[in-house]
Amino acid sequence: MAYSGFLSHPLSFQVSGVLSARLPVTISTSSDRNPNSVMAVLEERSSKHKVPHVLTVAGSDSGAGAGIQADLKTCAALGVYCSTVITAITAQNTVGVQGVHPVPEEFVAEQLRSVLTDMQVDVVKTGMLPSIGIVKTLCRILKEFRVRALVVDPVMASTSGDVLAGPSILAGLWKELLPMAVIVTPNLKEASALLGGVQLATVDDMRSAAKSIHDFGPRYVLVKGGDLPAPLDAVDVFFDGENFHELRAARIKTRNTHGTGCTLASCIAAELAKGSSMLPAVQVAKRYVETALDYSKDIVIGSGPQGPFDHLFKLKRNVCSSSRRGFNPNDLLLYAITDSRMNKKWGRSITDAVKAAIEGGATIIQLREKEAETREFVELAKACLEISRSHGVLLLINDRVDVALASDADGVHVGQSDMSPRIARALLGPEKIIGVSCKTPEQALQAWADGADYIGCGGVFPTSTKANNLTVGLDGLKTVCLSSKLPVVAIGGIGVGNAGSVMEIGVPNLKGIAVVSALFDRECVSSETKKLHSVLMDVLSMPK
Ligand SMILES: Nc1ncnc2c1ncn2[C@@H]1O[C@H](COP(=O)(O)OP(=O)(O)O)[C@@H](O)[C@H]1O
Ligand SMILES: Cc1ncc(COP(=O)(O)O)c(N)n1
Ligand SMILES: [Mg+2]
Repeated sequence: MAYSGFLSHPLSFQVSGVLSARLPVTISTSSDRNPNSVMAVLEERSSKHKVPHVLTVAGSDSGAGAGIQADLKTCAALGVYCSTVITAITAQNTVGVQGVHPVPEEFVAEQLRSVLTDMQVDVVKTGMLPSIGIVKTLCRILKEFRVRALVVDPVMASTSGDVLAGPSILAGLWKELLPMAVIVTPNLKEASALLGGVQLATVDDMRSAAKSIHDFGPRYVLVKGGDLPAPLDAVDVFFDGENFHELRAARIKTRNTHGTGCTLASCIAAELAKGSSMLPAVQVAKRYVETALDYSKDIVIGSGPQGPFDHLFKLKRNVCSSSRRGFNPNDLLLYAITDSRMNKKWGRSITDAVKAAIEGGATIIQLREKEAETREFVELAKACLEISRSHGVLLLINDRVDVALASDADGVHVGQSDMSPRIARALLGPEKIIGVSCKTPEQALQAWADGADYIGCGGVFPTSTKANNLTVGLDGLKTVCLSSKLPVVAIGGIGVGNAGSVMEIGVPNLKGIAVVSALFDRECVSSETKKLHSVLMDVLSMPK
């Protein structure tokens, strides 16, 4: 029977038909309550703002590659809330498992009740269950609560071969847990253990194993082939009771595979919690593991044979990050904005232009490339970042949040009709710099409320770079500065001749000037930058 769409009618599902293929489960419905009661109001409110929620019942891995820690990272990466019931604490690293300390059954029960009586859990995912007592406790309590699905990863041993749960739990899996599961995800060794020790070495063996394990009662079975001998593809066999699907991925050559099984199962749980049906959930999970392994194949954490991988695709950014630093408002002093037309006219590449500006004293760079195709823009940004970072200068991207993300630039500068700074902040994260162009005090306040780091104010004077641009003049600049809670850089028609008059308006949060033509529509970028730099230095050294 096809099981797809079991989550597509979240309010009409039969718990006994979802959580358990075979066993009845206690149901507490809200429909038998008074619709005006506090509970009913709270339930209605929470259903409107319901966040998909996975509860993982698993062991802690001190090395944080597998277990509870992998589950938390996976759910976070997939936008699903994850609560945690810890069944055992393990002392574990990239070498192996040095110790296992099971949590007493009663305390596993207490954790389960704490979460399940308070929070609306959609999917329960199980990992390491170190004793038969814990398996039985879990099954007993699960039957008392309403959850949509149970994903069972029948963890028995770590990849290093250390025992995490002995054969004594098998009876509990066979008789109680598997019949309640919507899916069970054994690796080759676990599938073999579940079937009393049969040898599994080929994809055909995995198919027969999936069929036999299905007889224990789970709605679906996924036999994982991560341990098939290299160089075979990483093939997993999915069985829905009638049909088989082979999920095939290229085998990534890496030592960083610790936690793949936990990650795959919690990703399936997360996708189910979001409302996916089963096969698409498994496909997303498979792709997630493959992509994360590929991204993390070269990272080095620990000295043993089994490294963790990066669930959040962020760790590599900070490898060798010695040249990175945070934003300081004084960085705005001499703000150079590139212009491909001008640089082309003078026969130089953007990278040469950026290098010359930095050597002349530019304190921050913004790449403003209106004509570049996206791929070219990303490559250009990466090349310029190499130069700017080696000089300790920050580099921002004009308008294009996607290019900033792809190149890992230091931030973006957006205009009033570009992406809202609030959305840009959500995409870029807290450490990236966001600047916003503002002409009025209202816009300046809004930029601050939206989480920007600085504002650009102008055009102060008329300029050829932006046709028909409304100018604010020195008075307008002063008004905006006085009302801005953020540091300000002045822009528009500024050069060696008038930079002094701009900086002398006497407002402390005016931190610098931004220039395009005054640097790049000139024959020698570095000497123009030097001239401008010395004008600014003269102003800064004047008594206030
Ligand atoms: N080197 C690899 N390259 C690509 N996928 C892999 C690799 N190793 C494991 N996988 C995948 O990771 C998932 C977890 O499988 P596996 O490692 O067999 O489980 P476990 O961690 O429980 O032993 C499966 O989808 C498997 O195909
Ligand atoms: C606490 C704990 N749980 C599970 C695993 C399995 O790890 P893998 O996902 O690599 O099979 C582990 N090593 N430790
Ligand atoms: Mg493994």
